[in-house]
Parts: sequence; C-alpha cells; structure tokens
Amino acid sequence: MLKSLLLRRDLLQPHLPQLIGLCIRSPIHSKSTISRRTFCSEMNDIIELDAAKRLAAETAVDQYVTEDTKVLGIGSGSTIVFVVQRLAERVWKEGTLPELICVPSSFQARQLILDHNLTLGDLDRNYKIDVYIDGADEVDSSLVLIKGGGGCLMQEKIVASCAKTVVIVADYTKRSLRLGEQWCKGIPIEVAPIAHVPVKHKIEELFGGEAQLRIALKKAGPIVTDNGNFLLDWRFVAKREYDWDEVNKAISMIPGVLETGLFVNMAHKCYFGMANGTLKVQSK
Ligand SMILES: O=C(CO)[C@H](O)[C@H](O)COP(=O)(O)O
Repeated sequence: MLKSLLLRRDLLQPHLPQLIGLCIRSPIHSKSTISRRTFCSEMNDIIELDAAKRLAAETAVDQYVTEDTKVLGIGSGSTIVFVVQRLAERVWKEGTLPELICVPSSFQARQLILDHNLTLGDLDRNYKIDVYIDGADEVDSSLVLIKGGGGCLMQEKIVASCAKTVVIVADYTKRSLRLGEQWCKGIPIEVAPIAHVPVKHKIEELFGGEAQLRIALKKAGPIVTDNGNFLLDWRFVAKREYDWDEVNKAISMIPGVLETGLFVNMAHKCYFGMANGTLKVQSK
C-alpha cells in the first residue's frame, strides 16, 4: 500500500509540503511517531480530496465554459487550480476557447492565469463577466456560502457580483445543511486595520460568538490581505438560528467592515466532488 502510494508521483507532487510534514512523523523516519497505517490513511485522504476537487472543477469548466463564454471570472484557493488547468487544456491542447479572457479575484488567481498563459483581463475593461467559477469553504442547502478561508473574499465578491452566472466547485467536506456543520473556523470578515478592535466587539454584541484577528503563520502579526487590510474570523454560535441575509447586511454596515465572507444569493450552482468518485449538483 505504502509503496504503491509513493509510486504515484503525479498525485503526490502538489502536496510536497504536507508530505514532508507527514514524513517527519512517519514510519519512514527513524523517530517515528505515527504508524504506517495512519500515514497511508492521511495520504489517501489527501489524494481522495484532490480527486473530488478535480472532478468538480473539470465538470464545471466543461459544462459552463463554451465558445460563447468571452469573459470568465477566476476564483481563488486549491480547487481553482484544477479549474485553470482544465481551461489551459481547452485553450492550448483542444483549441476550443480561442477568445477567452480571464479576470482574476486575487493575487493567486492572477498568477495562475499568467502561469498557464491564459489571457488576463481586469474589471476596468471586462466589467461584464459571463461566468465566475470559485471554490468555497462551506455551502449550505440554500447555496449560502462561507468564503475567505484563503483570505481573498473581497475581490472574490466584487468579481462574482459582475458575473451573470456564479458556479461553485467544491469537495464533499464543504457540503452542509446549515453553516457551521463543516466549517468551524468562522466567517472571515475583511476590516480596515484601524477598526479591527471596535468591529470585533460590535459583531460579538450584535450576534454573539467570538471574532478573532487572523494571525499569520510565517510572519509576526496579523495576515494582511491582497488589499492591505486585516481579517477577523467570526465564530458564530453554532446552535443559534441566523438569518444570513440580515447578518450579512448588518455586519456590512459596521464602519470599518470592508466585506464579509458570507455570500448570500450569489451562487447559482454548486458542483461537489464526492468521496466515492461521483458528483453531486446543487442548484438555486
Ligand atoms: O474563499 C476562498 C479563498 O478566499 C476559497 O475559495 C475557499 O477558501 C476554498 O478554497 P479551497 O478550494 O482551497 O478549499
């Protein structure tokens, strides 16, 4: 099992940092702290999740990006990498999308577009977007989304708001009946640096829970977004009934709040890649 996993270099390549972490604790290393079984099962989870993301991403591209699609919005995160790879295949190998312009929603998305030699657009010239494809951290049964786990929610929401159709691609770990069932890191909220303390207290007074400043892992101090702002992660009260449209509007009105990671009435369709290799589709 271990040997056959290690031979799948194509699947392992994108996960080298996680693998190195695993190997440090693994049976391959002399100071082993996890069993061979745990190692294989963690590796399998990573591969299974990637297969689910890829399936959702490739299906969305093949069903929603046609020769009539002139401008495509590109979301951010790990699932989007598979979207861009499939687009590049369609443009460069199959030659089916000769005029496609891609509008990025983050620094990462811009880099992906450039790395795959796709045509880079921007909202100044391409403010009418045919289709926007993005990932999500959680999707509830009404297609309300939590986004911004990767910190790109503000540009993502702006680009999504310019699109006729918004398509979400996700793996099975993102699928919920109610928000908070799967994603427990809270709703990301982009704030002006000067306002992070008052905004935190106002959100907690209005809606309970706890809003925490997101701290960087490889830099001292807070994460700074692509727009030069800070992020609060609001862990709401999981058992409380929230009207997400109202919550989103109320939080957006607090001075210093620049955008919330609650996407209400924005997504039209969500493709979920499932653990058993099938696809689930959820529509508005
Ligand atoms: O909102 C996002 C980034 O701000 C991402 O779309 C979201 O975090 C999902 O990412 P992934 O595809 O890596 O699970």
